[in-house]
Amino acid sequence: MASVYGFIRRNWAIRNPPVVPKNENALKFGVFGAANITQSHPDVIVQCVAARSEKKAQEYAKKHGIPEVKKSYQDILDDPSISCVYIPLPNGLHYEWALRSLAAGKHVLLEKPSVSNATEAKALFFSPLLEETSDVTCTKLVLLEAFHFRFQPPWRAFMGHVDSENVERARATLAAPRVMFEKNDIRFQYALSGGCAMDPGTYPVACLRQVFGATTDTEGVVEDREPEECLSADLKMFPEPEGKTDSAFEAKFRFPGGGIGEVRSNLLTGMLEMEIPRVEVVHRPVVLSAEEAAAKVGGKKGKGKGLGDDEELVRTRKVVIENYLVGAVWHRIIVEDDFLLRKRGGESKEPIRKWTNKKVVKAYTWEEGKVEAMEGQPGEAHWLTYRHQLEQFVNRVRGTKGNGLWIDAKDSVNQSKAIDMVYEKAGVPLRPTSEFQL
Ligand SMILES: NC(=O)C1=CN([C@@H]2O[C@H](COP(=O)(O)OP(=O)(O)OC[C@H]3O[C@@H](n4cnc5c(N)ncnc54)[C@H](OP(=O)(O)O)[C@@H]3O)[C@@H](O)[C@H]2O)C=CC1
Ligand SMILES: O=C1OC[C@@H](O)[C@H](O)[C@H]1O
Repeated sequence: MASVYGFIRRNWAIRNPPVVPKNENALKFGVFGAANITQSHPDVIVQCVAARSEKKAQEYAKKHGIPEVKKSYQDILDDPSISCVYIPLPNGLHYEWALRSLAAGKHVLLEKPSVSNATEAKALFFSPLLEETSDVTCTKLVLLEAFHFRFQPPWRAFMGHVDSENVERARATLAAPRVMFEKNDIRFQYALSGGCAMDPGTYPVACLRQVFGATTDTEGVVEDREPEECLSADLKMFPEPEGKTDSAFEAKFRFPGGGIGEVRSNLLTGMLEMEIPRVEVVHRPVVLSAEEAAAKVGGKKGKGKGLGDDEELVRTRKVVIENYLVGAVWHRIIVEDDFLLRKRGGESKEPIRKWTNKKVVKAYTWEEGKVEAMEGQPGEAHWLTYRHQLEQFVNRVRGTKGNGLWIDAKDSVNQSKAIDMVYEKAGVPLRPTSEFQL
């Protein structure tokens, strides 16, 4: 019952977020196009918007309480009081407008996927413009690919149960409902860098990269376990004239150490076929250390008989997260450990005892999810992924420490490379590279 009450209370607050008083000198954001952005950060004011149609921009500004309407995207960039821009344009325009924005000295929150392909990603994320400083905030320019789901407690709690080095196989999915899109949606257009692998499909690919230990989120990157090869890519294509655009796909990657990751995504899912965004991770059997084993079977310090000198405890873990995309609405993390107590000496030895422990974890807040090193970090149960992401974006822009979660240049370039691998394997052209030059 308590969880039903929690669900209602949280979702009510998500739909009716508290109005937060703004800080003096809050960062002023400009938005390109009539898109949604959360206004719930005390240090963020959405100051202006521009759309191709001024009328549309006026209506949008009125609806969202945005004080100014600019005549064009460029007018936003020409306003020296604007320090940050949010770019939710079609994918094919991200490269140009992100570069223009950085050149105008703005910090950039850039919608996913960052750009059309890895060539653009390298040029953008390693642009010398990122060495420049904002005149308003006096901090180095910030560019973030808006993979919002990675900033929320449920994702981090899930990752806390994943042992990247020992992942044997993983499967990630995201289905987008067909009813969400108009007939000529930007996602269906090759010229705008549309496609399933460029839209909902970017998420499960990003999930797999995280699970297998690709570029880490936290400061002090440890190791990059990026996909080595795309083993298979089955794409379903739109009919002509959009025959180069995928409407659904399934792909399989091999990661360092031989782990296999599979993704499945569909842009045109019927309502009856809809499924919850999900990641499932199966680990290799791992022999636990003496301390870890003692925590399970007792021993000198714990209850129970303990581990004999000639025994070892093997754990095979499966972890699942359901609704990794917007966990604040609802999510579930299932951790299932199969234990095998056996004589030392490996698989050939007879099992002494076998059992399974299963638990369901919730992480609406850092504390509830017991997310390591995050206790006391800002966050409310009703904060959407976007709000968590904005928190860290603002920290970077302000030059304040934050909780360490981030998506850096190398990470975004590698994400683009992984998407390119899918198209290359399928024998489909990569999304077109922009001809824009500053
Ligand atoms: N983080 C998230 O949860 C989500 C992220 N996205 C990402 O945001 C981006 C935009 O997606 P979405 O908001 O659904 O797209 P929409 O088609 O709803 O919006 C695209 C925006 O770009 C402007 N635009 C500028 N040039 C063009 C053009 N040539 N054709 C079409 N539109 C143009 C539009 O017009 P105007 O200037 O007239 O306003 C509009 O505001 C994508 O990169 C997508 O992947 C999308 C949905 C959710
Ligand atoms: O970012 C997104 O999130 C959800 C998807 O269904 C959508 O197509 C995409 O743009």
